[in-house]
Amino acid sequence: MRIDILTIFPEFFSVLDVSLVGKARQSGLIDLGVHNLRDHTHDRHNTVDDTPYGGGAGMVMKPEPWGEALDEIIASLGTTDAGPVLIFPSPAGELFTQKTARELAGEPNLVFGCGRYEGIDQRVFDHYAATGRVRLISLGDYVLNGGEVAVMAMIEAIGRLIPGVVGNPESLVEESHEDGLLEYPSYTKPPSWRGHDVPPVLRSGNHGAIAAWRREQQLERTSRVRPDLLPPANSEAGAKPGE
Ligand SMILES: CN1CCC[C@H](Cn2ccc3ccc(-c4n[nH]c(N)c4C#N)cc32)C1
Repeated sequence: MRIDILTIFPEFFSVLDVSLVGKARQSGLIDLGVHNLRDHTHDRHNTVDDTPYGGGAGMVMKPEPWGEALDEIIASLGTTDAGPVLIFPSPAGELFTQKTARELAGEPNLVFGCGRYEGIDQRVFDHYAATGRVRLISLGDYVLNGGEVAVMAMIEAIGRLIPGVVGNPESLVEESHEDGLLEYPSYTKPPSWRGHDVPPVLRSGNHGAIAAWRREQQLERTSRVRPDLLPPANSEAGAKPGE
C-alpha cells in the first residue's frame, strides 16, 4: 500500500518511522510519502490560508496550494484502476470505524489531506470528488485543532490490518470491534496479584469453557459500556460463525 500525507506539519509524522508502521515501511508493505503543503505556495510568506467569505472567526485554507499539491501527488501515483482514495479528516465527516479501516486497508493508494485553521476551502473537495473518490472522515464527536492526529490514528488502524504487518494475524480476529463487540478482559502470570486472582476457567485448560466465558464477557462488557454496539435481538449480526 502507498500512503501519501499532505500537511503543513510534515515533522508531525516522523513518528511513523518507528513502531508497527515503521517496520511495515522497512519491509516494503507500506510505502509512505509526507508532503509539505507550503512547498506548493509561491508568495514570500508561503501563505496557505485567508479570511473566510461571509465573515466569521478564524481562517480558511486556500484552494490553490491544495490543488497544485494534490495534482502532483495523484500524477506521481500513475493510473491505477480506481485511482487513489483522497481522505480528509473533518469533524463533519463520516465516523471512522473498524469497518472503515477494513475497507481502506484493501486500497492500493491512500492520500490523506490534513486541514488546519477552520478547515479547507470546500471547492477542493468538490473538485476532486468530480473525478475521483473523496471521503471526509471524522475520528469522533469532539473537536481537534487539525487533521494530523486523526490521520495518525487512521494510518495505525488501517496499517495493522494489512497482511503481514501484524506478526500473528490471529490477534486481529479477537479484538474489540472486529466482531462488532468489545473484547474480553485479558490476564497473564502471576495467577494471583495483590489478592486479585485470574478467573479459574482461564487456567482450566477447557478450551470450550474458555471460549464460552470469553464470549459472555464480550457480551456483558458491550452491553454495559457500549449498548449501541449490540446486535439487534434475534439477529445474526455480531454472531460468531455457527452461532
Ligand atoms: C473550531 N474549528 C471547527 C472546525 C475544525 C477546526 C479544526 N480543524 C481543522 C481541520 C480539521 C480536521 C479535522 C478535525 C477534527 N476535529 N474533530 C475530529 N474528530 C476531527 C477529525 N477527523 C478538526 C480540524 C476547528
